[in-house]
Amino acid sequence: MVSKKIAVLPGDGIGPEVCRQAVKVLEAVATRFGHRFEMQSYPMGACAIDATGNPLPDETLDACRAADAVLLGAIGDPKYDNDPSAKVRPEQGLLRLRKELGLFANIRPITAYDILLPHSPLKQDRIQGTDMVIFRELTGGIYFGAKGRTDDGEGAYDHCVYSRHEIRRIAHMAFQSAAGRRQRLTLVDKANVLETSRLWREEVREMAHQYPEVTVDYLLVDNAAMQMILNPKQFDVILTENMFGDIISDEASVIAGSMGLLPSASVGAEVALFEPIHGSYPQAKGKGIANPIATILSAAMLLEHLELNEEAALVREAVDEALNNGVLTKELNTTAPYTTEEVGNYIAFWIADSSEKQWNKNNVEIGLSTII
Ligand SMILES: NC(=O)c1ccc[n+]([C@@H]2O[C@H](COP(=O)([O-])OP(=O)(O)OC[C@H]3O[C@@H](n4cnc5c(N)ncnc54)[C@H](O)[C@@H]3O)[C@@H](O)[C@H]2O)c1
Ligand SMILES: CC(C)[C@H](C(=O)O)[C@@H](O)C(=O)O
Ligand SMILES: [Mg+2]
Repeated sequence: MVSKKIAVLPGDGIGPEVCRQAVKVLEAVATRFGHRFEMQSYPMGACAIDATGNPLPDETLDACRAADAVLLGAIGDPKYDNDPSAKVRPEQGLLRLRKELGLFANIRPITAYDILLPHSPLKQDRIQGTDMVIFRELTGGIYFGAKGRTDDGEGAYDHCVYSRHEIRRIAHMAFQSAAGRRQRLTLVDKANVLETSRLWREEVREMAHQYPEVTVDYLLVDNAAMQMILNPKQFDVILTENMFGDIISDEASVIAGSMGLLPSASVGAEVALFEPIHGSYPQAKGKGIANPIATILSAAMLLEHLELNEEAALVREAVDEALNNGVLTKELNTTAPYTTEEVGNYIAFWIADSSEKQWNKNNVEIGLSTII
């Protein structure tokens, strides 16, 4: 029996809906294994601006610092997306949180599930067997460099800066991950143009001597974007800077079949944070069509981080069960779609009592009454 404190930041748009399902799944895990997960929600993003004027209130940051792990839904609102002049923005809350917690490595695994191959617009033989992980640097680069407008108001700038230290700490993680996988590391950069990319190459090339079992490739990001679609199976571990990682991971979701499937872990010096790679998908808010699996798999990564490996494996098994039985939201099941809540209920139900396979849409309320 373990007792853990998990700070939950549901955020905006579909964030609260998908987060609710992941919390339910964690409750099912706690019930099944006799653990105690103390889960409390805090505002971050547009909802926090509405409530306090601040996208990351002190109370939220303090609660994250005091927690064993953080679970995040998504933030962002069209009100701000459509107003480039807004000075206070939901995304500032997320960026500041990453910086304050020292979350310098964002780990994004991408898997092509056999059962979902027909749902990808890409040819099945190209994507079958894809299994890669992107290590995206998360607290440096162009996201965090000096930004502003020129004095004459006619221009704007975003500086991209990286230090050797910032590169080395995430590169070590990526090398270690590659060593334990298929021993292949690809550095994605733009070294033909950017000085920061040349520093990345210099450091990674030097570090490669410490990991002789790992084969290192260097790929320019424009080519990488094409290779991702052309032959994704060639990738094992991808290491890249903040903005390139943001872009190629959304692209990679096409291989899996939906943005609603891709989880992530943000790790670093302090407490770790777990979040789907997708955003607040405002068009879907309240419609029950958002896929909660990316957030549920983020909860599985959270359990692994807490060294609750058996528990995480059961969550993954339950997700596989949902995939194999077509218990999926409408972007993946167009004929008889399930709602966000039904997918969450199915997975939680399976975890709470996987010997009981009698779940169906009608009995779920009864079956789950003990855990939701
Ligand atoms: N980490 C985060 O909180 C995060 C990440 C990305 C974007 N955002 C914010 O989200 C807002 C919307 O951005 P966007 O529309 O560019 O990206 P988005 O990820 O919210 O949605 C892009 C598309 O992906 C698909 N999608 C996303 N989540 C899905 C899910 N759970 N199930 C099924 N399909 C899903 C939909 O087709 C959607 O149109 C913006 O304000 C942006 O800043 C936040
Ligand atoms: C919302 C935005 C700041 C964020 C990012 O660019 O890092 C998002 O796209 C992500 O992938 O988590
Ligand atoms: Mg993104």
